[in-house]
Amino acid sequence: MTAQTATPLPDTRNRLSDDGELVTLPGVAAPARRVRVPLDDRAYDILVGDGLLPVTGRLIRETMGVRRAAVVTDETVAGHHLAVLSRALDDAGIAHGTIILPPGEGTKRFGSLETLLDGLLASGIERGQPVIALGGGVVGDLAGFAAAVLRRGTRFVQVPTTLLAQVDSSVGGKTGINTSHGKNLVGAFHQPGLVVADTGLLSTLPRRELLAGYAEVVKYGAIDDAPFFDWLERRGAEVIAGAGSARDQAVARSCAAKARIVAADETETGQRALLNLGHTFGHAFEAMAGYDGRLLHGEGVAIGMVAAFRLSVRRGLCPMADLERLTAHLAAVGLPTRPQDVTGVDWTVDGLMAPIAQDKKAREGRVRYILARGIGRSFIADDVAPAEVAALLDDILADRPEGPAVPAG
Ligand SMILES: NC(=O)c1ccc[n+]([C@@H]2O[C@H](COP(=O)([O-])OP(=O)(O)OC[C@H]3O[C@@H](n4cnc5c(N)ncnc54)[C@H](O)[C@@H]3O)[C@@H](O)[C@H]2O)c1
Ligand SMILES: O=C(O)C(=O)C[C@@H](O)[C@H](O)[C@H](O)COP(=O)(O)O
Ligand SMILES: [Zn+2]
Repeated sequence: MTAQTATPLPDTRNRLSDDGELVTLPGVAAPARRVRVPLDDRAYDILVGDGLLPVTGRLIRETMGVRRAAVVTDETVAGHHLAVLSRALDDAGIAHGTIILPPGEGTKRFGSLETLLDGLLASGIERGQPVIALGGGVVGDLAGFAAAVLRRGTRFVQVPTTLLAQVDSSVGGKTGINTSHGKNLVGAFHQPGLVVADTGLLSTLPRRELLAGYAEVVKYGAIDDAPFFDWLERRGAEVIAGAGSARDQAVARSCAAKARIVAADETETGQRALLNLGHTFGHAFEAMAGYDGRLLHGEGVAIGMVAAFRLSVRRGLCPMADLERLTAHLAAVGLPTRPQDVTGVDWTVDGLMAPIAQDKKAREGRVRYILARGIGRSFIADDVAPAEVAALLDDILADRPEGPAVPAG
């Protein structure tokens, strides 16, 4: 890997500045972007660019010095991209077996974990030989958790194949599975040793999945990066279409944002909770919808961010204009913004309050929420009462528009 010597492009209105260091990789036509996650002895690189999969074996070999690995993927991804990864590993002299799981959120459960761990143990993979997760967030979260507990901790590599996984789930080391009590309630922090995000792989991703990933991109703007949100309002259509360099820039910018927050608070004792904007509500919507494809994670996050901003507005914290701007942008690209946009689920306030009560951010029985003083001005609130949330959800489910704000206190 060598640093590119070409003069960097000047910063313009349409170019993001914090979008990774440009690097030239042998065998890859266009320069890639490199984002470092600085975590002491667990530090690693995220490589973002078109055409990285064919050289992923060499990247793993150079970074980790291994000759053996186990690939975990799902049936859909295997059909599109496994052969290229397999050849890349062969070319790099990395012997490997492959475990292929069914696709979809339903796979992130205890039964699949057991099957996967059995398969990995049967393969004889050692602690120092990486589990390679080739897929979206489901494969990444499940394989990462399996690696975390296999032989009390086995190395692992993320090769994310969805927009969501490239901008979010492959970075930061949150791994885990869902249970009947809610999302990601069993898991571990376990950092990958390398993330290789080949943005060319997104050409086979269905549009609905792309949009779901885009919701997490918007999240970074809404948390603490108003200029990025502005840029997405102008260039979001290009990010989704994969036109020009906008998508690679958005992926690298998102990874840089996440890397910065994770480096400051790896295990979510404080500020990392900001990455949960929209998730306390979103996870509840997902749990109630039943993880069966009616509501994708990113769609739940889009609806959840609107709910969090709406709660902020009614507390007198956030201008109505910012709620409207967030809602308008999500809707403009085709994301749902209300639970009613999801068909076939009988939403109830009680049905949503139960998974909310299980939220991992709770302290001393009180659930914490990520609220906002505006776009790019999110913060952690400890003083939200369950009755306030239930009233909000009641209004949302009844489609009652937001009225004048009542300041909290
Ligand atoms: N660990 C984290 O920090 C983190 C962050 C965000 C989300 N998540 C988790 O990620 C999961 C959602 O991930 P996701 O949205 O990637 O869903 P996913 O993994 O289910 O992938 C979406 C679908 O797209 C298919 N697919 C994947 N790549 C493809 C490609 N290149 N071409 C064609 N089809 C492809 C998959 O087979 C699947 O059917 C949720 O469980 C969520 O909780 C975790
Ligand atoms: O990495 C984080 O931290 C996040 O919160 C990122 C989220 O997008 C992601 O969905 C994560 O899995 C949610 O974490 P959880 O702790 O609420 O389960
Ligand atoms: Zn998420």
